[in-house]
Amino acid sequence: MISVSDALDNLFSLCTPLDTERLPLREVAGRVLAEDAVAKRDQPPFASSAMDGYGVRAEHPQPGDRFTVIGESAAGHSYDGTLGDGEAVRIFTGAPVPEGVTRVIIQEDVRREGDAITVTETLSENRNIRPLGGDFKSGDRITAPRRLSAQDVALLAAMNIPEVTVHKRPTVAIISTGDELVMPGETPGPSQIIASNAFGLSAMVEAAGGIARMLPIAPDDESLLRATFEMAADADLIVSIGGASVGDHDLVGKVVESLGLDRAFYKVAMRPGKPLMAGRLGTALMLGLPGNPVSAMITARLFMIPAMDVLQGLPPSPAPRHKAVLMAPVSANGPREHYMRAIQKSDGVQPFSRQDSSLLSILSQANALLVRPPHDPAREAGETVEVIRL
Ligand SMILES: Nc1nc2c(c(=O)[nH]1)N[C@H]1C(S)=C(S)[C@@H](COP(=O)(O)OP(=O)(O)OC[C@H]3O[C@@H](n4cnc5c(N)ncnc54)[C@H](O)[C@@H]3O)O[C@H]1N2
Ligand code: MOO
Repeated sequence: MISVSDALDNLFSLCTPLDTERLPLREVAGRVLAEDAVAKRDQPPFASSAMDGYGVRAEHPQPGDRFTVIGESAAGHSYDGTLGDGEAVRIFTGAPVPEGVTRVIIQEDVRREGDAITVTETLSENRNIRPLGGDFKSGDRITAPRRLSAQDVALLAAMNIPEVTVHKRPTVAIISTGDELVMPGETPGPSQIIASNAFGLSAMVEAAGGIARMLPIAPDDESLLRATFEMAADADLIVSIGGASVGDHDLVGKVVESLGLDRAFYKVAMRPGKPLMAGRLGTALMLGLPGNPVSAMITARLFMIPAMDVLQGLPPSPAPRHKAVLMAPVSANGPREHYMRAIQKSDGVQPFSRQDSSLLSILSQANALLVRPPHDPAREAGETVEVIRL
């Protein structure tokens, strides 16, 4: 059995970033930027007012000082003259600050009578002027690779960049295997259950920037399973569920081998998820996930998502871990790395008492995986442990 980190390294070595495409801004949220985006302008493009009030020419205006209002500068409409001593312009938030203005006094701090204003309050140190280029300057960069957030898209738009180069979305073919499976909404026979895993995995794939292609359920029949894998051949990543273990009806390994799988590993020292398999199948990457629902979801979180990130051009990186305080004692761990379903709150992390890998109801309540290294000794409440957020 291979360790989780060696298995991940093997998987990463099989992943090559997908091609790139240029897309308009409206379509790039969640995509991975493939080339640096370069600002085409300064922001703000002029010194601008941070408040509604009066722009004046005076270093330290005091209560009682008077100014004559000679014009107006509004957002989109600048005042083109230059201010002299004792003069003011009516100015609004975002408006260009005219030549000669040294500060903006907020309107709450003055009294206006006709064309005259009088300072009524002791003013703060703040000049209420945003400098030209104070947010970003022409030539500033958003560097690739980077998964673009909503905030990034707003910044790109402000930089006047209407389209960017991003990596293509990986197509992920998802194959459920097993005679016992029917689709949600169908009427299962007496020994049948619902094929839940493909739905959980599709949701994960879409959330991670991929395109999920759910294939028909493959029964426990070699030639039908082979035909299903052949249907998936043009995907970037083929993910099968179930049939990965040692039972008489566990046919995935045999079938992918007959199709020419270049196997990277089979069986990982982790719990759940031991019978995990990975390799190259033609032009596609292949991950054979175990069938137990929690095992499938956790191996997808730990292997499929990082692999999809690399396909999208991000650097190889395992699921991020964080420190947390253990809130209840846990017994010693065995030889496999254990990913315990847990709830993490502000004061610490608490694993569920039931950890069977068939329990989707527990996984659904969990918001974290408590990671127990192989042979980790028993731990007391109050000790520091590592968690992966779900
Ligand atoms: N003698 C041994 N038996 C088992 C071992 C072992 O080492 N020796 N490993 C166990 C572990 S660990 C796991 S995990 C399971 C994984 O087995 P498979 O990958 O072959 O999965 P299946 O047998 O096909 O299914 C297991 C379980 O999951 C249900 N299932 C399968 N697909 C789906 C789906 N798409 N949606 C919902 N549920 C699904 C299936 O009905 C079974 O109940 O093997 C252990 N056995
Ligand atoms: O490792 Mo299996 O994945 O425990 O249920």
